[in-house]
Amino acid sequence: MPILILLRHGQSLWNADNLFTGWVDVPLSERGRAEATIASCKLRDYRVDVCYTSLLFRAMETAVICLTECDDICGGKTPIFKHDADDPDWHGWDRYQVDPTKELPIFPSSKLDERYYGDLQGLNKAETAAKFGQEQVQEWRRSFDVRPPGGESLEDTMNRAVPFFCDRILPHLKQGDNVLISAHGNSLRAIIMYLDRLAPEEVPGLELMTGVPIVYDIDAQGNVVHKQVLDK
Ligand SMILES: O=C(O)[C@@H](CO)OP(=O)(O)O
Repeated sequence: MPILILLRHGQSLWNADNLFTGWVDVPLSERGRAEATIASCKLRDYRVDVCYTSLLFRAMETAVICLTECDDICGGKTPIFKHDADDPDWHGWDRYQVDPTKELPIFPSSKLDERYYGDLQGLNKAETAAKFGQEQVQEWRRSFDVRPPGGESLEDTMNRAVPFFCDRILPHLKQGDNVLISAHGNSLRAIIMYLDRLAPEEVPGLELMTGVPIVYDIDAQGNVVHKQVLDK
């Protein structure tokens, strides 16, 4: 049965500084790279056939570390970025003679980017809570349909991430391929809402740790059969 691995990127430099990040393209911290390496070790008994990432570097960096630190995950294939996941008829500059048995495609897409945090990007989360109140900031961060000032709600994020998941990623699983998605707290939260059939009121309690893989078994109809969080 095919598996789907969801991996929130490792700690970024702005996670470490407790800053709202959103679409700001901040790289991993040293700890974040270590978390991605640990994720790679935890996944050594799995095989990945295709990988999707957001367009943000912290997710791509996490994917590369995860796929290359423990070579077994790729089953001897070379991970290669395919730079236009949104265009199914990609005829780009990186065309070459493809032997599909030798390569593991990585498709980056902005549809998997973190939620856009608008005016909050770059602000310290604790200072913002002190200024606007803990409750208001928690509502901006964890409610389903409330937008932070100038930014996206989780619902907005879901409206781009879940159709992409259904149109582009689910077909791989239905044809038996194992898939890794390296993305973000909120884009993955949206996909988990869809997979776990969570109601909006169940979402505030859903927290994803950086660098911790979540492994789903998916049946031929695309339904979840089993879910395991590799947090040990
Ligand atoms: O700052 C962000 O982009 C996200 C993830 O780090 O924060 P939050 O946990 O508030 O969704």
